[in-house]
Amino acid sequence: MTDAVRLTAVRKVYGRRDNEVVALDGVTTRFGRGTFTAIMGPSGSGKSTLLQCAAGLDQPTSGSVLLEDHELSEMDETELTALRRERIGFVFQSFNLLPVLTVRQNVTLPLRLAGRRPAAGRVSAALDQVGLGTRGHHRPSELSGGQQQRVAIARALITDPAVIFADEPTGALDTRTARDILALLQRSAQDAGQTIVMVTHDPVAASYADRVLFLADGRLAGELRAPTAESVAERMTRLGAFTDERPLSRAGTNREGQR
Ligand SMILES: Nc1ncnc2c1ncn2[C@@H]1O[C@H](COP(=O)(O)OP(=O)(O)OP(=O)(O)O)[C@@H](O)[C@H]1O
Repeated sequence: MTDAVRLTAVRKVYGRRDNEVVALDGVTTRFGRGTFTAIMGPSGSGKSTLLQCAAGLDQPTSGSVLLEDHELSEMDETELTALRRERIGFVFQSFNLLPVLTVRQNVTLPLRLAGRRPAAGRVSAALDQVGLGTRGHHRPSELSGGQQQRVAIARALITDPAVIFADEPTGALDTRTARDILALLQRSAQDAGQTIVMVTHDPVAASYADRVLFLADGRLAGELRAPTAESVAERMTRLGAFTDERPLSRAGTNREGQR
């Protein structure tokens, strides 16, 4: 299997001397094309930093990030901006849609920013793919949270990116809507061959992925293939992640929601 993204010995140190924080401490991993990976770990374990470095939003202190055949450390900011626009899709917890634009305009924005015109039918196909074929002329404020996240996913898919990075994509959604969004991401990987990397705190969300990578103190702390919510929650408990009440209660209330 070819890789969409490959990280080799990625190290990220924030701050200097006395207040150095080692956020990533030599992470080596790969994300194969068409795979759906969840990244989990206790708070502060380096999940966001890993996502930022893999997406070219932050520079590792050392190590290599290869996105398709682009070595990110060798690219300048202009090249990185173009690469992010063309080859990477982003989905955030807070949707990040532009309120003054219609659904269709939001979805085509990455192409327009890249100076490309959407091919005929491409936008409608992307909206159909996320189940919003009839809502193209609405504004985001006229849609539910789950529908807004579907627009964000259509926007991420529109450039046919090498990889979609999703940061807590279901964090602002109720359990049922969250499941629909996760199933949509899962189908995008399984049926359409889209590569997806998702940071989450939620074992149920992680159970939709093909593989879960665990981080602890900036290092890989194992992985699970064909995860279930129970196996993920058990691994997270062993990593000492569920010592504050929020993830524990979410894992507990969602437990019946696993596949
Ligand atoms: N800009 C920064 N400056 C200094 N330290 C930082 C910065 N960003 C992150 N860190 C530190 O790096 C470590 C890893 O942070 P990161 O946000 O990647 O963790 P995380 O696993 O995503 O956490 P959470 O689950 O709480 O969002 C933490 O100790 C954090 O305080």
